[in-house]
Amino acid sequence: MEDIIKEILVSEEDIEKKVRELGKQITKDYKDKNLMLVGILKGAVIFMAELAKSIEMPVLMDFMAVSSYGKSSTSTGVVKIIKDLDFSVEDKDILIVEDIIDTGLTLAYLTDNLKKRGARSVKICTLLDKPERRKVEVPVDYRGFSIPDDFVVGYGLDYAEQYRNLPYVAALKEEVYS
Ligand SMILES: O=P(O)(O)OC[C@H]1O[C@H](OP(=O)(O)OP(=O)(O)O)[C@H](O)[C@@H]1O
Ligand code: HPA
Repeated sequence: MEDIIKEILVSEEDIEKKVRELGKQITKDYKDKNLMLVGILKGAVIFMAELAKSIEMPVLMDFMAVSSYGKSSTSTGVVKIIKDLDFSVEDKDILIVEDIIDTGLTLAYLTDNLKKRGARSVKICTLLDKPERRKVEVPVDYRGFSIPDDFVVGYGLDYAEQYRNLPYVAALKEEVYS
């Protein structure tokens, strides 16, 4: 595995600590609300599972899948729903859970889409943020870590569907994806 990794950007220990902090904050902020976590497949699965365990109140959990980057490491800007929610968002306080915000195109579309369907509120929680890559502004309500503009894998994030199961976040060597 080491042969493809340039550098570990966020250690397993730092992620675990941050996830617990985020869970505590979300528990406080959503005390009297009707919280529904919406995880964006597939990248958010590991973060969503760990985050949900740190939220000390009842939550609904649902998932969406949207069009992806495929094997390329750059965004096309096209967002299409491939798998929709099972639950209605009406009168729910939605917290979208993402592994990473890059251009912001996915979340700009999803936030707007869920608001139009009648969600009471829509907020965003992302493990990673790459602010240098932003094309559209999106309000990030809960952020784990800001990272530089490196292609990263691990903790849910893939390169060509591999490396999602690494317990840390690492930058890939450029020769792997260029
Ligand atoms: O801010 P953006 O530029 O829109 O990029 C962020 C999106 O890209 C990644 O998903 P990806 O399409 O790689 O799918 P995956 O989660 O199945 O790996 C990530 O999980 C976000 O959904
Ligand atoms: O750096 C990344 N790695 C994996 N998937 C991604 N989707 C957006 N940025 C990334």
